[in-house]
Amino acid sequence: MDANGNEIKTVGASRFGFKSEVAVHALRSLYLRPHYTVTNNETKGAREQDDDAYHSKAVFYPDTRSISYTTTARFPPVRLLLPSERKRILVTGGAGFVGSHLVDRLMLLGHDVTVLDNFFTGSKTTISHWIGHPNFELVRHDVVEPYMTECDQIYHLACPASPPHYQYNPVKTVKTSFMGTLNMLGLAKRTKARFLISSTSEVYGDPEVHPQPEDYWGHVNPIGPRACYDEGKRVAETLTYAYRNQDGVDVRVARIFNTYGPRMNPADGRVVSNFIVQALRGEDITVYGDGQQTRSFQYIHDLVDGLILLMNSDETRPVNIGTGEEFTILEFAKLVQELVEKVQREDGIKPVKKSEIIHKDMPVDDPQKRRPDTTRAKEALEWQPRWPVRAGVEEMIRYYAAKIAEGSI
Ligand SMILES: O=C(O)[C@H]1O[C@H](OP(=O)(O)OP(=O)(O)OC[C@H]2O[C@@H](n3ccc(=O)[nH]c3=O)[C@H](O)[C@@H]2O)[C@H](O)[C@@H](O)[C@@H]1O
Repeated sequence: MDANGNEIKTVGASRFGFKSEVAVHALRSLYLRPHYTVTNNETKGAREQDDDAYHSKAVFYPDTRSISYTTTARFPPVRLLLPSERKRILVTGGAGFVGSHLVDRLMLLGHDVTVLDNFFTGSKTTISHWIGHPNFELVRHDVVEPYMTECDQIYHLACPASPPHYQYNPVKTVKTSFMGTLNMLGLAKRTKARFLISSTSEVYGDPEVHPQPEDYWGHVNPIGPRACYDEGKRVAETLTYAYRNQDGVDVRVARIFNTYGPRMNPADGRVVSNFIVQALRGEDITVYGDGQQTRSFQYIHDLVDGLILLMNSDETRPVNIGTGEEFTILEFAKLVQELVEKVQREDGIKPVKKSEIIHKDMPVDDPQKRRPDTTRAKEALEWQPRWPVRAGVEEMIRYYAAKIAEGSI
Protein backbone atom coordinates (compact mmCIF):
# COMPACT_ATOMS: atom_id res chain seq x y z
CA MET A 1 0.00 0.00 0.00
CA ASP A 2 1.23 3.54 -0.71
CA ALA A 3 0.83 6.48 1.69
CA ASN A 4 -2.77 6.98 0.48
CA GLY A 5 -3.71 3.35 1.14
CA ASN A 6 -3.76 2.37 -2.54
CA GLU A 7 -2.19 -0.93 -3.56
CA ILE A 8 1.10 -0.48 -5.44
CA LYS A 9 0.64 -2.72 -8.49
CA THR A 10 3.37 -1.45 -10.80
CA VAL A 11 6.75 0.21 -10.37
CA GLY A 12 8.72 2.24 -12.90
CA ALA A 13 7.54 5.01 -15.22
CA SER A 14 7.44 5.92 -18.88
CA ARG A 15 9.51 9.06 -19.20
CA PHE A 16 12.47 10.36 -21.18
CA GLY A 17 11.69 7.92 -24.03
CA PHE A 18 12.37 4.85 -21.86
CA LYS A 19 9.50 2.66 -20.64
CA SER A 20 10.34 1.08 -17.31
CA GLU A 21 7.00 -0.07 -15.86
CA VAL A 22 6.77 -3.62 -14.57
CA ALA A 23 4.21 -5.41 -12.40
CA VAL A 24 5.16 -5.70 -8.73
CA HIS A 25 3.92 -9.31 -8.68
CA ALA A 26 6.47 -10.19 -11.39
CA LEU A 27 9.28 -8.79 -9.25
CA ARG A 28 7.98 -10.39 -6.07
CA SER A 29 7.92 -13.76 -7.76
CA LEU A 30 11.70 -13.39 -8.16
CA TYR A 31 12.48 -12.75 -4.50
CA LEU A 32 9.48 -13.51 -2.27
CA ARG A 33 9.50 -17.24 -2.76
CA PRO A 34 11.13 -20.09 -0.98
CA HIS A 35 14.46 -20.86 -2.58
CA TYR A 36 13.96 -24.57 -2.14
CA THR A 37 10.85 -26.48 -1.09
CA VAL A 38 8.87 -29.45 -2.15
CA THR A 39 5.41 -28.02 -2.73
CA ASN A 40 1.95 -29.41 -3.22
CA ASN A 41 0.54 -28.00 -6.46
CA GLU A 42 -3.10 -28.67 -5.57
CA THR A 43 -3.14 -26.03 -2.88
CA LYS A 44 -1.84 -23.30 -5.12
CA GLY A 45 -3.47 -20.60 -7.21
CA ALA A 46 -2.87 -20.42 -10.97
CA ARG A 47 -0.56 -17.38 -10.65
CA GLU A 48 1.63 -19.10 -8.09
CA GLN A 49 1.94 -22.22 -10.22
CA ASP A 50 2.79 -20.13 -13.23
CA ASP A 51 5.44 -18.13 -11.34
CA ASP A 52 6.95 -21.35 -10.06
CA ALA A 53 7.65 -22.50 -13.59
CA TYR A 54 10.20 -19.69 -13.89
CA HIS A 55 12.44 -20.87 -11.11
CA SER A 56 15.05 -23.49 -10.83
CA LYS A 57 13.57 -26.18 -8.61
CA ALA A 58 16.13 -26.89 -5.97
CA VAL A 59 14.99 -29.82 -3.83
CA PHE A 60 16.11 -30.08 -0.24
CA TYR A 61 16.56 -33.48 1.47
CA PRO A 62 16.32 -32.81 5.22
CA ASP A 63 17.64 -36.24 6.32
CA THR A 64 20.98 -35.77 4.55
CA ARG A 65 20.90 -31.93 4.57
CA SER A 66 21.70 -31.98 0.88
CA ILE A 67 20.29 -29.90 -1.93
CA SER A 68 19.77 -30.82 -5.55
CA TYR A 69 19.76 -27.89 -7.98
CA THR A 70 18.01 -28.02 -11.34
CA THR A 71 17.97 -25.45 -14.10
CA THR A 72 14.86 -23.41 -14.68
CA ALA A 73 12.00 -24.96 -16.66
CA ARG A 74 11.12 -21.61 -18.25
CA PHE A 75 12.49 -18.12 -17.78
CA PRO A 76 10.24 -15.35 -16.48
CA PRO A 77 8.57 -13.65 -19.48
CA VAL A 78 10.48 -10.58 -20.66
CA ARG A 79 9.20 -7.81 -22.90
CA LEU A 80 9.83 -8.38 -26.60
CA LEU A 81 11.65 -5.29 -27.88
CA LEU A 82 12.64 -4.42 -31.43
CA PRO A 83 16.42 -4.53 -31.94
CA SER A 84 16.36 -0.72 -32.27
CA GLU A 85 14.73 -0.42 -28.82
CA ARG A 86 16.83 -3.01 -27.04
CA LYS A 87 19.81 -1.60 -25.16
CA ARG A 88 23.02 -3.41 -24.26
CA ILE A 89 23.39 -2.64 -20.58
CA LEU A 90 26.38 -3.40 -18.38
CA VAL A 91 25.73 -3.58 -14.62
CA THR A 92 28.85 -3.76 -12.45
CA GLY A 93 28.04 -5.23 -9.04
CA GLY A 94 24.94 -6.73 -10.66
CA ALA A 95 24.91 -9.70 -8.26
CA GLY A 96 24.71 -7.42 -5.21
CA PHE A 97 21.64 -6.23 -3.36
CA VAL A 98 20.87 -3.12 -5.44
CA GLY A 99 22.37 -4.58 -8.62
CA SER A 100 20.22 -7.72 -8.62
CA HIS A 101 16.99 -5.71 -8.33
CA LEU A 102 18.12 -3.42 -11.13
CA VAL A 103 18.98 -6.48 -13.25
CA ASP A 104 15.51 -7.98 -12.63
CA ARG A 105 13.92 -4.76 -13.82
CA LEU A 106 16.12 -4.36 -16.92
CA MET A 107 15.66 -8.02 -17.87
CA LEU A 108 11.85 -7.91 -17.48
CA LEU A 109 11.90 -4.79 -19.68
CA GLY A 110 13.54 -6.82 -22.45
CA HIS A 111 17.08 -5.40 -22.55
CA ASP A 112 20.39 -7.23 -23.03
CA VAL A 113 22.10 -7.29 -19.63
CA THR A 114 25.69 -8.15 -18.77
CA VAL A 115 26.57 -8.44 -15.10
CA LEU A 116 30.14 -8.01 -13.85
CA ASP A 117 30.72 -9.11 -10.28
CA ASN A 118 33.63 -10.46 -8.23
CA PHE A 119 31.19 -11.99 -5.67
CA PHE A 120 33.00 -10.36 -2.75
CA THR A 121 29.68 -9.21 -1.28
CA GLY A 122 27.36 -10.20 -4.14
CA SER A 123 26.06 -13.71 -4.67
CA LYS A 124 25.11 -15.76 -7.71
CA THR A 125 21.88 -16.80 -6.02
CA THR A 126 20.48 -13.27 -6.39
CA ILE A 127 20.41 -13.58 -10.18
CA SER A 128 20.45 -17.35 -10.69
CA HIS A 129 16.96 -17.16 -12.23
CA TRP A 130 18.47 -15.41 -15.29
CA ILE A 131 21.50 -17.64 -15.88
CA GLY A 132 21.18 -19.18 -19.34
CA HIS A 133 18.68 -16.62 -20.64
CA PRO A 134 19.70 -15.44 -24.13
CA ASN A 135 19.50 -11.75 -23.05
CA PHE A 136 21.71 -12.32 -20.01
CA GLU A 137 25.40 -12.77 -19.37
CA LEU A 138 27.19 -13.19 -16.05
CA VAL A 139 30.93 -12.49 -15.88
CA ARG A 140 33.08 -13.05 -12.81
CA HIS A 141 35.31 -10.01 -12.98
CA ASP A 142 36.83 -7.53 -10.57
CA VAL A 143 36.43 -3.96 -11.83
CA VAL A 144 39.89 -2.99 -10.59
CA GLU A 145 41.03 -4.78 -13.77
CA PRO A 146 40.01 -3.29 -17.14
CA TYR A 147 37.13 -4.91 -19.01
CA MET A 148 36.06 -4.42 -22.61
CA THR A 149 32.64 -4.97 -24.13
CA GLU A 150 30.32 -3.09 -26.46
CA CYS A 151 27.46 -1.46 -24.60
CA ASP A 152 25.03 1.47 -24.61
CA GLN A 153 24.65 2.09 -20.90
CA ILE A 154 26.81 1.31 -17.87
CA TYR A 155 25.38 1.21 -14.35
CA HIS A 156 28.54 1.21 -12.23
CA LEU A 157 27.48 -0.12 -8.83
CA ALA A 158 30.42 -2.35 -7.89
CA CYS A 159 31.74 -1.56 -4.39
CA PRO A 160 31.13 -3.00 -0.92
CA ALA A 161 28.58 -0.69 0.74
CA SER A 162 27.98 -1.87 4.29
CA PRO A 163 30.32 -0.31 6.89
CA PRO A 164 31.67 -3.67 8.22
CA HIS A 165 32.29 -4.85 4.64
CA TYR A 166 33.94 -1.72 3.32
CA GLN A 167 36.07 -1.41 6.46
CA TYR A 168 37.15 -5.07 6.27
CA ASN A 169 39.75 -4.26 3.61
CA PRO A 170 39.92 -0.46 3.35
CA VAL A 171 42.74 -0.47 0.80
CA LYS A 172 40.67 -2.65 -1.51
CA THR A 173 37.64 -0.39 -0.99
CA VAL A 174 39.59 2.71 -2.08
CA LYS A 175 41.08 0.74 -4.97
CA THR A 176 37.64 -0.43 -6.10
CA SER A 177 36.20 3.08 -5.92
CA PHE A 178 39.10 4.68 -7.74
CA MET A 179 40.42 2.08 -10.19
CA GLY A 180 37.04 0.44 -10.77
CA THR A 181 35.51 3.79 -11.67
CA LEU A 182 38.54 4.73 -13.79
CA ASN A 183 38.24 1.48 -15.77
CA MET A 184 34.51 1.81 -16.30
CA LEU A 185 34.82 5.47 -17.33
CA GLY A 186 37.53 4.42 -19.78
CA LEU A 187 35.11 1.84 -21.18
CA ALA A 188 32.36 4.48 -21.45
CA LYS A 189 34.77 6.79 -23.26
CA ARG A 190 35.73 4.11 -25.80
CA THR A 191 32.23 2.77 -26.42
CA LYS A 192 30.43 6.14 -26.02
CA ALA A 193 28.12 4.43 -23.53
CA ARG A 194 26.22 6.53 -21.03
CA PHE A 195 27.74 6.05 -17.57
CA LEU A 196 25.87 6.14 -14.24
CA ILE A 197 27.71 5.80 -10.95
CA SER A 198 26.09 4.86 -7.66
CA SER A 199 27.51 7.39 -5.25
CA THR A 200 26.30 7.75 -1.69
CA SER A 201 24.93 10.03 0.98
CA GLU A 202 28.23 9.30 2.73
CA VAL A 203 29.90 11.94 0.53
CA TYR A 204 28.20 14.41 2.93
CA GLY A 205 29.97 12.74 5.90
CA ASP A 206 28.57 13.81 9.30
CA PRO A 207 26.52 16.67 7.85
CA GLU A 208 26.25 20.15 9.34
CA VAL A 209 23.37 20.96 6.98
CA HIS A 210 20.03 19.18 7.38
CA PRO A 211 18.46 17.89 5.16
CA GLN A 212 21.31 17.53 2.68
CA PRO A 213 20.97 19.16 -0.77
CA GLU A 214 23.32 18.19 -3.61
CA ASP A 215 25.25 21.47 -3.46
CA TYR A 216 26.35 20.81 0.14
CA TRP A 217 30.08 19.94 0.01
CA GLY A 218 30.08 17.67 3.02
CA HIS A 219 31.91 17.17 6.30
CA VAL A 220 34.12 14.12 5.95
CA ASN A 221 37.01 12.92 8.09
CA PRO A 222 39.62 12.05 5.42
CA ILE A 223 41.57 9.65 7.66
CA GLY A 224 38.82 8.03 9.75
CA PRO A 225 37.61 4.41 9.46
CA ARG A 226 34.83 5.39 7.02
CA ALA A 227 37.17 7.41 4.79
CA CYS A 228 37.94 4.48 2.49
CA TYR A 229 34.31 4.56 1.37
CA ASP A 230 33.41 8.25 1.78
CA GLU A 231 36.57 9.58 0.18
CA GLY A 232 36.60 6.71 -2.32
CA LYS A 233 33.17 7.74 -3.56
CA ARG A 234 34.13 11.43 -3.51
CA VAL A 235 37.13 10.79 -5.74
CA ALA A 236 34.96 8.53 -7.92
CA GLU A 237 32.62 11.50 -8.44
CA THR A 238 35.64 13.74 -9.17
CA LEU A 239 36.85 11.26 -11.81
CA THR A 240 33.38 11.03 -13.30
CA TYR A 241 33.17 14.79 -13.86
CA ALA A 242 36.81 14.94 -15.04
CA TYR A 243 35.98 12.42 -17.79
CA ARG A 244 32.90 14.45 -18.66
CA ASN A 245 34.77 17.75 -18.88
CA GLN A 246 37.93 16.40 -20.50
CA ASP A 247 36.57 13.67 -22.80
CA GLY A 248 32.86 14.43 -23.13
CA VAL A 249 31.73 11.20 -21.45
CA ASP A 250 27.96 11.27 -20.89
CA VAL A 251 27.64 10.84 -17.10
CA ARG A 252 24.96 10.51 -14.41
CA VAL A 253 25.63 10.55 -10.63
CA ALA A 254 23.14 9.08 -8.15
CA ARG A 255 23.76 9.84 -4.46
CA ILE A 256 21.95 6.96 -2.82
CA PHE A 257 20.63 7.27 0.74
CA ASN A 258 20.07 4.31 3.09
CA THR A 259 18.22 1.63 1.14
CA TYR A 260 16.78 -1.68 2.33
CA GLY A 261 14.88 -4.59 0.87
CA PRO A 262 14.84 -8.32 0.17
CA ARG A 263 18.18 -9.89 -0.82
CA MET A 264 20.19 -7.81 1.63
CA ASN A 265 22.64 -10.31 3.01
CA PRO A 266 21.49 -11.18 6.58
CA ALA A 267 25.12 -10.87 7.66
CA ASP A 268 25.45 -7.53 5.90
CA GLY A 269 25.74 -5.66 9.19
CA ARG A 270 23.56 -2.72 8.20
CA VAL A 271 20.81 -1.67 10.51
CA VAL A 272 17.65 -2.85 8.72
CA SER A 273 18.83 -6.40 8.06
CA ASN A 274 20.39 -6.65 11.54
CA PHE A 275 17.23 -5.53 13.36
CA ILE A 276 14.81 -7.70 11.35
CA VAL A 277 16.88 -10.87 11.63
CA GLN A 278 17.51 -10.25 15.35
CA ALA A 279 13.77 -9.70 16.01
CA LEU A 280 12.73 -12.79 14.01
CA ARG A 281 15.25 -14.95 15.89
CA GLY A 282 14.27 -13.50 19.28
CA GLU A 283 17.81 -12.17 19.76
CA ASP A 284 18.75 -8.82 21.32
CA ILE A 285 18.29 -5.85 19.01
CA THR A 286 21.62 -3.99 18.94
CA VAL A 287 21.17 -0.22 18.97
CA TYR A 288 24.53 1.54 18.68
CA GLY A 289 25.00 4.45 21.09
CA ASP A 290 21.84 6.01 22.55
CA GLY A 291 20.00 5.47 19.25
CA GLN A 292 19.29 9.20 18.77
CA GLN A 293 21.18 9.29 15.44
CA THR A 294 18.78 9.44 12.49
CA ARG A 295 18.48 7.80 9.07
CA SER A 296 15.85 7.98 6.31
CA PHE A 297 15.13 4.57 4.81
CA GLN A 298 14.03 3.96 1.23
CA TYR A 299 12.70 0.76 -0.28
CA ILE A 300 14.68 -0.86 -3.07
CA HIS A 301 11.93 -0.48 -5.70
CA ASP A 302 11.90 3.30 -5.27
CA LEU A 303 15.67 3.40 -5.67
CA VAL A 304 15.59 1.31 -8.86
CA ASP A 305 12.87 3.62 -10.26
CA GLY A 306 15.14 6.59 -9.51
CA LEU A 307 18.27 5.00 -11.04
CA ILE A 308 16.49 4.12 -14.29
CA LEU A 309 14.89 7.55 -14.56
CA LEU A 310 18.21 9.27 -13.91
CA MET A 311 20.05 7.14 -16.47
CA ASN A 312 17.52 8.01 -19.18
CA SER A 313 17.05 11.69 -18.27
CA ASP A 314 19.23 14.64 -19.31
CA GLU A 315 20.25 15.45 -15.74
CA THR A 316 24.05 15.37 -15.48
CA ARG A 317 24.37 16.95 -12.02
CA PRO A 318 24.47 14.68 -8.93
CA VAL A 319 20.98 13.66 -7.78
CA ASN A 320 20.01 12.53 -4.27
CA ILE A 321 17.81 9.44 -4.27
CA GLY A 322 16.27 8.72 -0.88
CA THR A 323 13.21 9.33 1.25
CA GLY A 324 12.20 12.03 3.71
CA GLU A 325 10.83 9.53 6.28
CA GLU A 326 13.42 10.11 9.01
CA PHE A 327 13.66 7.93 12.13
CA THR A 328 15.95 7.85 15.11
CA ILE A 329 17.55 4.42 15.24
CA LEU A 330 15.80 3.74 18.57
CA GLU A 331 12.40 4.57 17.01
CA PHE A 332 13.27 2.33 14.11
CA ALA A 333 14.17 -0.58 16.43
CA LYS A 334 10.72 -0.27 18.05
CA LEU A 335 9.03 -0.14 14.65
CA VAL A 336 10.81 -3.34 13.57
CA GLN A 337 9.74 -5.06 16.82
CA GLU A 338 6.12 -4.03 16.20
CA LEU A 339 6.11 -5.10 12.55
CA VAL A 340 7.78 -8.43 13.23
CA GLU A 341 5.07 -9.19 15.80
CA LYS A 342 2.39 -8.17 13.27
CA VAL A 343 3.79 -10.42 10.52
CA GLN A 344 4.20 -13.32 12.95
CA ARG A 345 0.56 -12.90 14.05
CA GLU A 346 -0.78 -12.61 10.49
CA ASP A 347 1.30 -15.45 9.04
CA GLY A 348 0.93 -17.82 11.99
CA ILE A 349 4.68 -17.84 12.75
CA LYS A 350 5.40 -18.84 16.34
CA PRO A 351 7.67 -16.19 17.93
CA VAL A 352 10.92 -17.61 19.36
CA LYS A 353 10.86 -15.00 22.13
CA LYS A 354 10.38 -11.24 22.39
CA SER A 355 13.59 -9.41 21.61
CA GLU A 356 15.04 -6.86 24.01
CA ILE A 357 16.61 -3.64 22.81
CA ILE A 358 20.21 -3.39 24.05
CA HIS A 359 22.79 -0.65 23.47
CA LYS A 360 26.30 -1.14 22.09
CA ASP A 361 29.19 1.25 21.45
CA MET A 362 28.68 3.87 18.78
CA PRO A 363 30.93 3.27 15.73
CA VAL A 364 33.62 5.94 15.17
CA ASP A 365 32.50 8.83 12.90
CA ASP A 366 28.92 7.49 12.67
CA PRO A 367 26.89 10.35 11.09
CA GLN A 368 24.47 11.88 13.62
CA LYS A 369 21.70 12.68 11.18
CA ARG A 370 20.84 12.01 7.58
CA ARG A 371 17.92 12.97 5.37
CA PRO A 372 18.06 13.89 1.70
CA ASP A 373 16.73 17.04 0.12
CA THR A 374 15.15 15.46 -2.96
CA THR A 375 13.92 18.63 -4.69
CA ARG A 376 16.22 17.99 -7.64
CA ALA A 377 14.99 14.43 -8.20
CA LYS A 378 11.41 15.70 -8.03
CA GLU A 379 12.00 18.52 -10.50
CA ALA A 380 14.39 16.88 -12.95
CA LEU A 381 13.12 13.27 -12.88
CA GLU A 382 9.56 13.71 -11.61
CA TRP A 383 10.60 11.05 -9.11
CA GLN A 384 9.16 10.64 -5.66
CA PRO A 385 9.40 7.63 -3.36
CA ARG A 386 6.15 5.66 -3.14
CA TRP A 387 6.80 2.90 -0.60
CA PRO A 388 6.10 3.86 3.02
CA VAL A 389 8.67 2.39 5.42
CA ARG A 390 6.05 0.20 7.08
CA ALA A 391 5.09 -1.45 3.76
CA GLY A 392 8.69 -2.09 2.69
CA VAL A 393 9.83 -3.36 6.09
CA GLU A 394 6.86 -5.76 6.25
CA GLU A 395 7.81 -7.22 2.87
CA MET A 396 11.42 -7.57 3.97
CA ILE A 397 10.34 -9.33 7.19
CA ARG A 398 8.36 -11.86 5.09
CA TYR A 399 11.44 -12.42 2.93
CA TYR A 400 13.68 -13.20 5.92
CA ALA A 401 10.96 -15.22 7.66
CA ALA A 402 10.76 -17.47 4.57
CA LYS A 403 14.56 -17.85 4.54
CA ILE A 404 14.62 -18.75 8.24
CA ALA A 405 11.75 -21.24 7.74
CA GLU A 406 13.60 -23.03 4.94
CA GLY A 407 16.77 -23.06 7.05
CA SER A 408 18.92 -21.14 4.58
CA ILE A 409 19.85 -18.35 6.99
O1 LIG B 1 23.01 4.23 2.62
C1 LIG B 1 23.75 5.19 2.79
O2 LIG B 1 23.40 6.33 2.62
C2 LIG B 1 25.15 4.89 3.14
O3 LIG B 1 25.28 4.74 4.51
C3 LIG B 1 25.35 3.50 5.09
O4 LIG B 1 25.94 3.70 6.34
P1 LIG B 1 25.04 3.84 7.62
O5 LIG B 1 23.98 4.87 7.47
O6 LIG B 1 25.93 3.99 8.78
O7 LIG B 1 24.26 2.44 7.61
P2 LIG B 1 23.99 1.33 8.72
O8 LIG B 1 25.19 0.51 8.96
O9 LIG B 1 22.76 0.64 8.30
O10 LIG B 1 23.71 2.15 10.06
C4 LIG B 1 22.65 3.04 10.23
C5 LIG B 1 22.62 3.48 11.68
O11 LIG B 1 22.20 2.39 12.48
C6 LIG B 1 23.16 2.11 13.49
N1 LIG B 1 23.16 0.65 13.71
C7 LIG B 1 23.60 -0.21 12.74
C8 LIG B 1 23.55 -1.57 12.94
C9 LIG B 1 23.07 -2.07 14.16
O12 LIG B 1 23.01 -3.30 14.43
N2 LIG B 1 22.66 -1.18 15.11
C10 LIG B 1 22.69 0.16 14.91
O13 LIG B 1 22.28 0.94 15.81
C11 LIG B 1 24.46 2.69 13.00
O14 LIG B 1 25.32 3.02 14.07
C12 LIG B 1 23.97 3.90 12.23
O15 LIG B 1 23.80 5.00 13.09
C13 LIG B 1 26.21 2.54 4.34
O16 LIG B 1 27.54 2.76 4.61
C14 LIG B 1 26.12 2.62 2.89
O17 LIG B 1 25.40 1.52 2.44
C15 LIG B 1 25.53 3.80 2.25
O18 LIG B 1 26.36 4.30 1.25
